[in-house]
Amino acid sequence: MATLAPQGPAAPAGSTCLAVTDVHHQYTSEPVLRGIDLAVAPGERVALMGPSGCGKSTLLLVAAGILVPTAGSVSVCGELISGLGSDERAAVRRRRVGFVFQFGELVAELSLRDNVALAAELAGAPRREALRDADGILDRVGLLALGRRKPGEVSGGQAQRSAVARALVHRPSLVLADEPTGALDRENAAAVLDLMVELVAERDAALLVATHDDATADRCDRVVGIIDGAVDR
Ligand SMILES: Nc1ncnc2c1ncn2[C@@H]1O[C@H](COP(=O)(O)OP(=O)(O)OP(=O)(O)O)[C@@H](O)[C@H]1O
Repeated sequence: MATLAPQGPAAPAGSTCLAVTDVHHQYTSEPVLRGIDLAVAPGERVALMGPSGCGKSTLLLVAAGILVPTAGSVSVCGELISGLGSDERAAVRRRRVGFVFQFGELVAELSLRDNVALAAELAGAPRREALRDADGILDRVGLLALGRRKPGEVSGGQAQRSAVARALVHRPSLVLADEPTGALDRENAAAVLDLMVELVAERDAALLVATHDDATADRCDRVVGIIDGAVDR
């Protein structure tokens, strides 16, 4: 467990950027999430930690509206997404949420620039503005010169920096990250973590990050432990 970030599942006072209330989920007959309550305040950084298979990725997918929980509710920026259909959930997600996956999950056929611009366009920016914003954030993560390359033509660290740029380009209120440095060596992991935390702070986003890495948890305001699909109290 991290040493610097305080522990605790308690919901912070004030408005919430993400509110997960009594969420249950199961893919099969086996319960995976068992009554999760979690609130993340605007601008707050929260680390989700717990053993492999405890449900961290599932909780992030539920928070993003990619999965609909079997029971319970999820609100993002005050919008109750768990009650919406898939198109409406996608619309909220594209506007409000950025997602960093462990293995980047960039679109292989598109250049880094187009990957990043696509996220801005899906959030509503016209093409010209999306490209301008993509160039701006690629410059910020040190990749402007490589913008025309495809994900398969750059290093793992560069691809993950692009994935961070893609998650932040549209200035989301909430960034969800699933072991964003888990596939990188120590040096690249530190660089990606620094960029992600800096960009999240610069853009006043909240961050919910699933991690096994103490260095990541130490950059958060609070750690929420998950054990066997429930918050560790
Ligand atoms: N699509 C799926 N279908 C069936 N079971 C699944 C599916 N996805 C995940 N699970 C199961 O749900 C449980 C929780 O998985 P999840 O990926 O959320 O855990 P995790 O805490 O993120 O693990 P890790 O730290 O290893 O990434 C596991 O038992 C897993 O096998």
